[in-house]
Amino acid sequence: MIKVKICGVRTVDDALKCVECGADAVGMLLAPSPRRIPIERARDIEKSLPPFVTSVIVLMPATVEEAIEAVHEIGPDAIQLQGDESPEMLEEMRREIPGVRLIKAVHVGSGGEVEKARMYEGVADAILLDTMSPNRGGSGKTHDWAVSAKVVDSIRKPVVLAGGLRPENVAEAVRMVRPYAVDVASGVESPGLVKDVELMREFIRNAKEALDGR
Ligand SMILES: O=C(O)c1ccccc1NCC(=O)[C@H](O)[C@H](O)COP(=O)(O)O
Repeated sequence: MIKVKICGVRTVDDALKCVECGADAVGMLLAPSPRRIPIERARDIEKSLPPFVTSVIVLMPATVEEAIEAVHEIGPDAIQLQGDESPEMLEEMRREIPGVRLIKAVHVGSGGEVEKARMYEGVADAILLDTMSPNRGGSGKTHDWAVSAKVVDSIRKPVVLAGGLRPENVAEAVRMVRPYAVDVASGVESPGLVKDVELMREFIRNAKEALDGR
């Protein structure tokens, strides 16, 4: 069954709401974003999660050391790399922080997405396809899902679909792209960047039931 990651979680309270609604993974922003939180808060959120819910920190590290430090301070299950990290940086992270899963974001909208995803196929545990935007994420905008579907068909790693997903469009996106997982930030928030229980329940239900009977 498709997995759901809720990203941009800013408080322990919101993290527990995600768990209650059935999220498989919770993402915390340490990269520049209105959803960015301090390291200490990310550690508290990580510690609040029960077994079998994956903690993910989202980074755009300038150096491998920056990523290693964040991992040592927070203890996440996975790192999502949302910037211009090279395959060599990911290789070094694999050596230095073994056991921490690496999710590499590839932005859709600038061309060459299949080639970019292939570049990271050997060093990332999953590829996340997000919409190209000035902030590199959290845009609330969808992209051309035909491109994402092509990436899914072209690589042998799990693909996470992100970018502008909402309760109303997630089922269609899943049916068209057939990703391993979907990821959402703004589409399940009420004003103030607070995660909304009703929107999360609807989003998770629609994502997980999208392929029923197909
Ligand atoms: O969410 C952000 O504010 C953000 C900013 C900069 C880099 C990454 C960011 N989010 C990472 C995610 O995994 C989001 O869920 C993804 O970008 C989709 O966001 P949205 O379009 O709002 O659902």
